[in-house]
Amino acid sequence: MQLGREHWERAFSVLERAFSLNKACSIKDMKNTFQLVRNIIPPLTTKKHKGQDGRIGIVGGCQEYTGAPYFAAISALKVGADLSHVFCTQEAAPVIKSYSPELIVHPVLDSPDAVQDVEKWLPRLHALVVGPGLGRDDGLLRNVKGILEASKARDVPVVIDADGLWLIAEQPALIQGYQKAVLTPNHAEFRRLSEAVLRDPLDSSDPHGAVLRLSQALGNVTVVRKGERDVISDGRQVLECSQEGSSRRCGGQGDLLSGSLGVLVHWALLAGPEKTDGFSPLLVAAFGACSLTRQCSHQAFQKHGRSTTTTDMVAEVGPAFARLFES
Ligand SMILES: NC(=O)C1=CN([C@@H]2O[C@H](COP(=O)(O)OP(=O)(O)OC[C@H]3O[C@@H](n4cnc5c(N)ncnc54)[C@H](OP(=O)(O)O)[C@@H]3O)[C@@H](O)[C@H]2O)[C@@H](O)CC1
Ligand SMILES: Nc1ncnc2c1ncn2[C@@H]1O[C@H](COP(=O)(O)OP(=O)(O)OP(=O)(O)O)[C@@H](O)[C@H]1O
Ligand SMILES: [Mg+2]
Repeated sequence: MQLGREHWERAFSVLERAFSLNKACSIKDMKNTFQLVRNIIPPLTTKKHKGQDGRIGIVGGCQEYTGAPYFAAISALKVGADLSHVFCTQEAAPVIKSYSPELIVHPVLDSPDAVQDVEKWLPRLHALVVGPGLGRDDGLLRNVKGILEASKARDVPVVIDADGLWLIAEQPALIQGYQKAVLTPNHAEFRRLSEAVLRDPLDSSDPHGAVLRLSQALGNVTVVRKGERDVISDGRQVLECSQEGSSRRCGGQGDLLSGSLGVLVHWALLAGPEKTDGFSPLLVAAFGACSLTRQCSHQAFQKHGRSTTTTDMVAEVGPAFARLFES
C-alpha cells in the first residue's frame, strides 16, 4: 500500500544536523530516511542458510521479570532474525521457555561461570541486547559487566536497555566510546543516565540537545530517548521519530523496541554506510526500530483499543514491517 504525504509528514517531523538550528525536513527527506531503512534489509532468498539473517542474544530475565526478555527475543525473530537466544537466571529459564518453543534459553546468568558461559556463544551471535528484565541484583550486574567487556573485546554490537542502563549509569566507562553500542533509555532511564554522565540536572527545555550531549559525552555512543517523540543521536546528527503510535502505555513496548533493534543493528552494520547515505548505520537502525514499534502500537490499538497489550503488538510486527519497509 502506498503511504500518503500526510503519513510522511507525521512520521518524520524533523531532521536536524548537529550544531545547526532546527530545520524542518522536506517530504523527500522523510521518504529517504525510510528508504535508508529499506536499504539495510537483507533480501529473502533461497540461497541463505539458517542463522545468516541474524543470531541475536538477549541478556536478561530473573525471578521477577520473565516477560521483558521474552518480548525482546520474540520480536527479534518476528522482525526476521533466524535464531534468538535468551541468557537468564536459572529460575527464569523454564518460565521463558514455556512462553515459546522458538526461543533458545540458557539458564546461566546467576551461575559462577556466567561470563564464560555467555562468552562461548559470542562468536556465533551478531548482536546482544542487554537489560530487559535483568533486575538489579549486584551479583547479576557483576556478571553482566563481564559479559559487556567480553562483547566489546569481540566487537559484538550491543543494545543496552532497562536495567542494563542502570549498570551504565553506575559505570559509564563500561560503554564509553564503544561505537557498536546503542542505548535505549525511557524517560526515567534517560534522566538517570544523563545526570550521572553529565553531572548536571537535565535541561528539559532542549530535548534534542540533551540527547546530542549525552551521546557526545559517552564518546558518540548512539542514544535513543524514547517518549512521545523518540529522539536519536550519535553525537553528530539528531533524528526524531514521531511515527503515529497509540495512547496505550502498557509495559513491554520498550522491550519490543530493543529486541527489534538488535536485528536492525546487525543488518545495518552488515549493509555499511554506503547503503545509509552518510548516516551512521546505527542511527538508521534505531530510526527503523522506533518507527516499527510505534506502528505496531498503532495497528494493535486499532484492533484492541484500551485492552491492547504488548502481545497484541508482537502480532503486528510482520504486518507493520511490511507496511513501513516493504510497500
Ligand atoms: N512484563 C515484564 O516482565 C516487564 C518487565 N519490565 C522490566 O522491569 C524492570 C524495570 O523497568 P522499568 O521501566 O519499570 O524501570 P524503572 O527504572 O524502575 O522505571 C520505572 C519508573 O520510572 C518512572 N517512569 C517511567 N517512564 C516514565 C515516563 N515516561 N514519564 C515519567 N516517569 C516515568 C515511573 O515512575 P512513577 O510513575 O512510578 O513515579 C516508574 O515507576 C526492567 O527490568 C524492565 O525490563 C519492563 O520492561 C516492562 C515489562
Ligand atoms: N507518550 C508517548 N506517546 C507515544 N508513544 C510513546 C510515548 N511514550 C513512549 N512511547 C513509545 O513507546 C515505546 C516504548 O517506550 P517506553 O518509554 O514505554 O519504553 P519503556 O518504558 O522502556 O517500556 P517497557 O515497559 O518495555 O520497559 C517507544 O516506541 C516509544 O516511542
Ligand atoms: Mg524498558
